[in-house]
Amino acid sequence: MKTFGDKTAVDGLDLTLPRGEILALLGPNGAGKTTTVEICEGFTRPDAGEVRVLGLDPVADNDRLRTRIGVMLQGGGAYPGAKAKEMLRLCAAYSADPLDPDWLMDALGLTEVAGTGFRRLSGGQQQRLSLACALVGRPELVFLDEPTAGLDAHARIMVWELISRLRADGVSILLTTHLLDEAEELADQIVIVDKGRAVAAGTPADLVRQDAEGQLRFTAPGLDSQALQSALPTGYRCSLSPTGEHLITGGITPEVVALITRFCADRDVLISSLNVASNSLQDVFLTLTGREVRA
Ligand SMILES: Nc1ncnc2c1ncn2[C@@H]1O[C@H](COP(=O)(O)OP(=O)(O)OP(=O)(O)O)[C@@H](O)[C@H]1O
Repeated sequence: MKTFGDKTAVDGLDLTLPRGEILALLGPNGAGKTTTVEICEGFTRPDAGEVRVLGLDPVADNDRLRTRIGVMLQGGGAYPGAKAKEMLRLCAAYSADPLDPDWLMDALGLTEVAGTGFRRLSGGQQQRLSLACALVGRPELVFLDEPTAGLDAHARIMVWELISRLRADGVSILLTTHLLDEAEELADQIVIVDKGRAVAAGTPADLVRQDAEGQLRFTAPGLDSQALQSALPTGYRCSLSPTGEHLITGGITPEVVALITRFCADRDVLISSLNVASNSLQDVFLTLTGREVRA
């Protein structure tokens, strides 16, 4: 738990990150994600509760922890005046077995700006260099607070590939993001946080299934929508869109799909298109955290 004045930023959040996995914290602005990450990094002291990171207390054992974790620092960290590659080499010098800085610069598309000073890099380049610095020491656990915020699509894919590769190498990663596709693409486990609490947790597939009221859309010219509604089991709704598409909502099972195609076949109506869509992670997220924009 962590409060700032009368504001409770983190309120009884229980997180477990198994070794070698990626845990993504998703949540609206002000949900408490950064505060949580800073508590795990040892930058912020919790008011109550117990935190163990790699078996260590992030505050009391900070010196021991620091050599084993990777943290993305803002503003160039300790070397804001250094050139890009020099800065990465300085960070690598802290590790007994660092990654090859040239390889890392290349993997993050930074080779061309190797000789440019940190302050002269673009925002996206600075962001990628901070990521490189967090990773170069081959940490066991990496904290990435919105690692792709502000990056263009190409750079984002590079970062995703690098994160996937780290995971394959056994690195554990705690990630915060606002990008639902990023969480869906990368995370083994997602925790949706709102007002400092976990409101849902699970694999991306679990979260989408938890709220699994599916939809089936199909086009069948001439079909009587009301007659179909009466043929469907209770709990299903059938409606006809202005474009002539039939929309069925409810738990879309293979039996329901078969019932609908049978219903059409019995009336000699040919279905010209049929599509089953499950809820997206975005639907689940917005349902759980509300649709209004937070301050
Ligand atoms: N140092 C601080 N002093 C006062 N209030 C703070 C401080 N740090 C965070 N807060 C408050 O705690 C709450 C949680 O903030 P936090 O930065 O952890 O949210 P977040 O989920 O990371 O948000 P965002 O997605 O906008 O980055 C917010 O209401 C914020 O205003």
